Amino acid sequence: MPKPRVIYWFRTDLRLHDSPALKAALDLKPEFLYPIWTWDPHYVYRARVGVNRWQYLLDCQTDLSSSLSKLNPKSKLFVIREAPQTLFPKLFQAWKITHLVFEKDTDAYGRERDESVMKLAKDAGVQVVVKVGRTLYDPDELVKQNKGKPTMSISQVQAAGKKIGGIPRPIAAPKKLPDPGPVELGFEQEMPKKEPDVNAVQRAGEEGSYVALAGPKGDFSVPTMEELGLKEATTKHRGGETLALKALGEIIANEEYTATFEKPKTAPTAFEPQATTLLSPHLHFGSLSVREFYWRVQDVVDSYKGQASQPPTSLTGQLLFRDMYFGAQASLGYTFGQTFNNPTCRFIPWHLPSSISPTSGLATGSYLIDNAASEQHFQKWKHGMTGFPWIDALMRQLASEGWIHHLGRHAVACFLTRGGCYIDWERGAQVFEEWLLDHEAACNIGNWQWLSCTAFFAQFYRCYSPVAFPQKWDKHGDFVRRYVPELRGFDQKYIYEPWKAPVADQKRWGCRIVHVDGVEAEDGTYPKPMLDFNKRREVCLQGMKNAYHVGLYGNDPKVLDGSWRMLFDDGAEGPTEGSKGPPGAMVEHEDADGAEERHVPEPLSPKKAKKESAKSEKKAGTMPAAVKHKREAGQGTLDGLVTRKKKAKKEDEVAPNETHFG
Ligand SMILES: Cc1cc2nc3c(=O)[nH]c(=O)nc-3n(C[C@H](O)[C@H](O)[C@H](O)COP(=O)(O)OP(=O)(O)OC[C@H]3O[C@@H](n4cnc5c(N)ncnc54)[C@H](O)[C@@H]3O)c2cc1C
Repeated sequence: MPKPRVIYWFRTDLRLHDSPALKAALDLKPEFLYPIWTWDPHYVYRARVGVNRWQYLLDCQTDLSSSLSKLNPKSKLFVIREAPQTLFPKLFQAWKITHLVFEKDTDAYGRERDESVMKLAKDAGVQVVVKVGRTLYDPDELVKQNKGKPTMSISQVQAAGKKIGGIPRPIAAPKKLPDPGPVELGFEQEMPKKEPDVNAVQRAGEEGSYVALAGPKGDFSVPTMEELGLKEATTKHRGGETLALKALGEIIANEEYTATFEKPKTAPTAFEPQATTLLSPHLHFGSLSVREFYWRVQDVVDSYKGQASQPPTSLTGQLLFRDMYFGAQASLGYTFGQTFNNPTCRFIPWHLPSSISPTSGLATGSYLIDNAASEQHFQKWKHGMTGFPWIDALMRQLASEGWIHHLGRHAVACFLTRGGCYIDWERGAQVFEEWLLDHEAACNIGNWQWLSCTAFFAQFYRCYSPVAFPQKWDKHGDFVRRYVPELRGFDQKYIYEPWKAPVADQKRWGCRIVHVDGVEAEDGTYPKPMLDFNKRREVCLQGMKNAYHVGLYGNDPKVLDGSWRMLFDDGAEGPTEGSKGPPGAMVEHEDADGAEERHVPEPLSPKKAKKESAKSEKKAGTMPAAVKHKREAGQGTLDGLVTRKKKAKKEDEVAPNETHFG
């Protein structure tokens, strides 16, 4: 019997340690082992990837390639520049492949891609081996053990996990590697479709991903940023398995920190060093195994003499949150990433709603500008020019470094959605998708739903103040001074509210607080706040109460056919927040034929939706829905809402451990 010729396809697992899939490939005792990476146009043109994440990916690939070569000087990471869906049939033939091995990917696109590659392999008589290694539990197994439902809470993950069994211990990295076989390709490269290209903004030069199958030098090497035409990265955070294991080692060496870690007690304002592990980008690229992380921490906890922290606030608890979002995504696929047709996501008539394709029923990536002021708010939020130093510092940290602390993410996400701008969470998730180093579709989408109180979390009356919240952690405002250097000279009394500083002091401290129209301010100035936060908080709160009362979920027929609008606008007093302006994108979707083509999951019955809404309102301590919904004069209009005297509960009253560990 000829020995197997194996392709090991690296994707979400840029490491050698604890890789069940790599072990499975080596267990085949191959004659040849080809470690490859396919340069997939989906990520080059269709998924939003900022320069910092590109750099991080190249770091991981370079480090991995050098580790492979250390085990076998003839081996390395062979980067092949073509879409996997067109490349594999040719590659199977050219290299006489018998087996294809890879780590399981449950992301919506990853699943679709792998299904087509597995079919191509079957047609070519190539055996496929797939192993779980990206999460603590197989997300599909989690769903299965959660009665076939998405995992929406940590306790569901824990219960389903118990049924699955223990989390396996990590596997050691291999000590040697088989040779790769001959690497002649001898076939034509199929060029990908470049349009639409959402990443054009990331490039300064000519995009050179597909100059040749084996790269410009024909040696399958990892591309450089210049070769890809990308602008220079700005982050100080660098990727690769070597750095990941070093960082984990340093964390584990600090026994007290590891064993007593409590997420709500970590400061979002800490930088250099940050207060949490910053291992998320390593987990995203698989340069760190999540089981390695879990067990190294658990071993410290088990041997710790003092009082160790417990999930959900402990370090292992954080990893369970990660699995929870993977379980939610695995069950819903693409629909998880949007409100439209999503049975677990509450429908809120946000501003700037996503456009939906009438044929696929999926968000197109563009959105409807239903309100010019909201678009202005969104741009100012994105570019760190809101006039609220705490929000701006965080958004600038995100843009330049690609990482912000979890509670910082809470603050900016709450501000954009239910606690300030009333803008669709999908807009914020897109910005995070572009800029985060650790962008993980499941975690990003899930956390945005959590923060916007559309799924996972419902206490919408708890809202973050951009002034009081950071003050608790950083009175002097060092974090703001670092990321909003215009305000460096301000007295700490005004650091979170610079517009309140006397003009003479502003001049003395070298920065005037002025009205700024766009997203750029003149030197020596910083914007006035773009909105009255206290008023907007009240507007948002009323909008949320109303939406919760109406109680629609994304898959409600009224959301699908656009008639939701009737429920948010009673005609007599005018529309409520979020339902003004021209018909939203979701209304444009209304199309009977398209609806028939789509698979529409069972919507919640009106009775169940009402019960759910009443339950969350009871929890939230709001008025009974029937009373609340009765419109008092002017209550339905924006102005009416603003002038109502009822005071919103202030965010700074939130006990951190009640809400922040998510
Ligand atoms: C709006 C929003 C968007 C987010 N987007 C992402 C994302 O795209 N990718 C991502 O990995 N995390 C995301 N998170 C979750 C969380 O903020 C980051 O995982 C965390 O801040 C990463 O820093 P760390 O590695 O220091 O975390 P630590 O506190 O040290 O936690 C250890 C690990 O646990 C996991 N983890 C911790 N908190 C969460 C959480 N709430 N959800 C899921 N996993 C968690 C991460 O893998 C993290 O590396 C998001 C949170 C919010 C509020």
